[in-house]
Amino acid sequence: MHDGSGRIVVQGLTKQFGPVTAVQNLSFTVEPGSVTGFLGPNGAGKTTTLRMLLGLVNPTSGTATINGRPFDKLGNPGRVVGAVLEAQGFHPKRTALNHLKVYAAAIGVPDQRAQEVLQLVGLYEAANRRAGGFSLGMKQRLALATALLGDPQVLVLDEPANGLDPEGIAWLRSFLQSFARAGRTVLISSHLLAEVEQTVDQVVIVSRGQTMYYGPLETLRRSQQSRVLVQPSDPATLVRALNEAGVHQVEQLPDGRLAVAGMDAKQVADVALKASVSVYGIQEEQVDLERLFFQLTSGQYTGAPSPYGNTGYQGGPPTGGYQGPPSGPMPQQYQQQPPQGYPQQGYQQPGYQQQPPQQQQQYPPQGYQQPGQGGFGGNA
Ligand SMILES: Nc1ncnc2c1ncn2[C@@H]1O[C@H](COP(=O)(O)OP(=O)(O)OP(=O)(O)O)[C@@H](O)[C@H]1O
Repeated sequence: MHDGSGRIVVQGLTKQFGPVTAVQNLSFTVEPGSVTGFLGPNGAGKTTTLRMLLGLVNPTSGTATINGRPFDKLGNPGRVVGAVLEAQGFHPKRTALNHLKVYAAAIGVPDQRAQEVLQLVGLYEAANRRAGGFSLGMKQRLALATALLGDPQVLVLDEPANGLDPEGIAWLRSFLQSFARAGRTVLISSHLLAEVEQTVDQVVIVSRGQTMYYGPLETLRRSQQSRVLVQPSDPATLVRALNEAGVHQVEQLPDGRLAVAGMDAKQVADVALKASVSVYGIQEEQVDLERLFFQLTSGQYTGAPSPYGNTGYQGGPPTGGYQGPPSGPMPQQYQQQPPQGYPQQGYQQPGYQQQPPQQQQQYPPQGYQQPGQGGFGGNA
């Protein structure tokens, strides 16, 4: 079942629902051994793309393949790709274990595998509880367990962090990264970059069905020109002095600071000193990915006006296909807080126990059978 590469290739994918273009000429590749985040705001076309990848919706044009084949040509697809599109649809009166046994039978794996996957997702203690009483986070874990039944090479998860508390998100991150490190492929969608930033190696950012950026997160981060944020006693005089020194990319921020591109902090301080302007604070700007994500996907968010004021970002959305990240300075006003550490007792559902840390860090865990080790039989 793992004879394929595990690579996901989306090429020129388009889906038209009547007048609505849900996905427009989307192309990207997800390599095995990595976690790829598929990011975009609500309505950007993520779910439609995943549904096309999983053979649930026919593309208007273009192709989506796994192991070089469309989903419906995978033979026993449940053994190649595990997918979660929504963590619902469990029979409320069926226990977690029984639910998994039903699905195990459907794809031809032994009952014993149901217990293994419950262990894998940290739901073992809840095996005999009815799914109807599960929290959203527990349902997410049960859905993931279902996806893992066939010991798949590829995992495709739509908004898997939805409903998970910070501890659950940390657990999911650890799990997916170890899954990928075992040479498997992970594609996860989210409408929140912050939710997956610590998890993913590369991102595909979509807006209105089009690719806005596709590549490593680190490249996106590095693409941003760094700026110096300075708090001067006399901004107008400092702006003039900077202009005279040949620096014209200076932006006045709403908080009174100046954001200066093209000089380092020491050079800006020297110019201020020569112009007899006092400096009350000076620092290099940190690149704020979340802010960049909002800008890349702007136009789809229709909520309240931005509290961040004018950002100075001038790179409009690229048109069609991969255009690389936009250039342009970013302000430092929005500080994203990544989840702090890995609290081990955070999840307090009755009868529900977190796996011990060492099990969270390894995929597969001890006793877990690799394909070809007498597991569940072969697959085309
Ligand atoms: N079956 C359908 N019929 C008509 N329009 C649809 C259908 N499915 C999706 N759409 C439209 O296609 C666009 C993309 O929707 P999609 O659900 O793929 O976005 P998404 O990025 O997954 O959003 P969300 O994060 O809210 O789930 C939306 O405008 C949506 O209304």
